[in-house]
Amino acid sequence: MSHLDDIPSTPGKFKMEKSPYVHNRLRWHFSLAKLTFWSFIFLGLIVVFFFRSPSSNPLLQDPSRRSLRTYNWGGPAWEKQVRSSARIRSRNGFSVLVTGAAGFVGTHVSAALKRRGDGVLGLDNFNDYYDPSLKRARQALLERSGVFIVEGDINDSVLLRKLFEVVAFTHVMHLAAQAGVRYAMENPSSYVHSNIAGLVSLLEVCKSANPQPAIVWASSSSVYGLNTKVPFSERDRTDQPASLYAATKKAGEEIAHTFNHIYGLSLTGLRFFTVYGPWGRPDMAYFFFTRDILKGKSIPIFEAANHGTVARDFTYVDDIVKGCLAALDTAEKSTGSGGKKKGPAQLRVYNLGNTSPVPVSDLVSILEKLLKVNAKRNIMKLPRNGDVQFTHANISLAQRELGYKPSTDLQTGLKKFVRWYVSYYSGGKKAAG
Ligand SMILES: O=C(O)[C@H]1O[C@H](OP(=O)(O)OP(=O)(O)OC[C@H]2O[C@@H](n3ccc(=O)[nH]c3=O)[C@H](O)[C@@H]2O)[C@H](O)[C@@H](O)[C@H]1O
Repeated sequence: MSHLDDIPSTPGKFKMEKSPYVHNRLRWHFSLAKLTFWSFIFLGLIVVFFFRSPSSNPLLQDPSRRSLRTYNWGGPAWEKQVRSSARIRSRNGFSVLVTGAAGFVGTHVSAALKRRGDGVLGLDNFNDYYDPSLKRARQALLERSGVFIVEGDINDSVLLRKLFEVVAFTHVMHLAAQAGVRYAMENPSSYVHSNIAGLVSLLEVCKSANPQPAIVWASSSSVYGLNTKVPFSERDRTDQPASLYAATKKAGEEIAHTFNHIYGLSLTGLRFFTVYGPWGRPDMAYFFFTRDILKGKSIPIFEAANHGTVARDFTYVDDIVKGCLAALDTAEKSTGSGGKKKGPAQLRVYNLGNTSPVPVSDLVSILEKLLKVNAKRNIMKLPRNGDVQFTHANISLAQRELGYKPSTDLQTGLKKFVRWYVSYYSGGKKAAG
């Protein structure tokens, strides 16, 4: 007989002694209440643990989703700051939204625009791809010159639409991106998130804005990939990317073409060649070589097969800034409005390099002299993780159309970088990890 058979279908039919029944029922109710109470406590603890624990919160677990965390923005005081930062203070000045403003190039470009009287509003998600305290220090620097950085992600279209509601930006300088060639193997989705989804989200908002802004954005020398014809010209093939980073930048160029074609957005892509300088990125070789040489740690120097030289067309950040400003100055207006194309619009791509590649081992020699410390060189085979052997820009197009003329050689530029590095990290800041 199953225990279910014990339960009366019509309870009244049973004649039971009163007191034990009442007593049992009370006890049963009391236990049920206790059980319910403790179940709630237990469930509550699970919920608290889930949201607090970094290892179980999917938002914190997946680094590509770090930037989806919520930010505080909005309100009259915030809007006032946005408006004031974007206010044009010179005749014929621009009102520019700079994405990635707390980044390396973003900080330099924002400061330069502000200096000449343009209105500048920054946007940055302050992710932790590298030491966020360096981004905060750059933010503090910009704040002192009147540039406000909104904290938020380019994938947040509600925020982007709000920014365009508050300010009629004439230009967007789009520098927010997931950078770094080798990190793409560690965290591929962060590249898709920022360099593809983020770009589309931004262009979607730009195309619907009225007036539509002109957009200048950072592509990369890495789009030349396995191309062996040097120097790299904008006419050369870019269909052999060697890293996912390069592939997402190349995809960006195609996406730019689409938005230009369908919506009449004015778009200029700038292929930066290994940009370096003060306030640089700690994930780049010149930066962490400096840190490790000073610490007495050995540095891995890549060489190609058969002791082949690995070289880069290192470009100083001030030269890049001049190229960015020239691209903004020569950008024609977008032709569409409210999501509708009215006529053909400008679509451009330029190399911004230095036109003089330097072997990585020479970069190390320059650093040794500047730091007055011998490096512990660890010569290694160029890993197959996205690095290419050689980059060299042909800049004649940028020279002709933007008046771009780089003027800083590696020796001079590194001297300025080292001076900044030593003063920044001796001012109580720990060397970037
Ligand atoms: O132009 C670009 O579009 C890209 O430039 C930059 O990439 P890269 O040119 O690869 O710079 P970076 O890592 O500083 O390596 C410099 C050199 O040191 C060599 N290198 C590197 C690491 C190492 O441990 N050892 C080494 O020899 C290495 O082989 C290379 O020859 C940006 O990071 C990237 O975001 C993108 O903007």
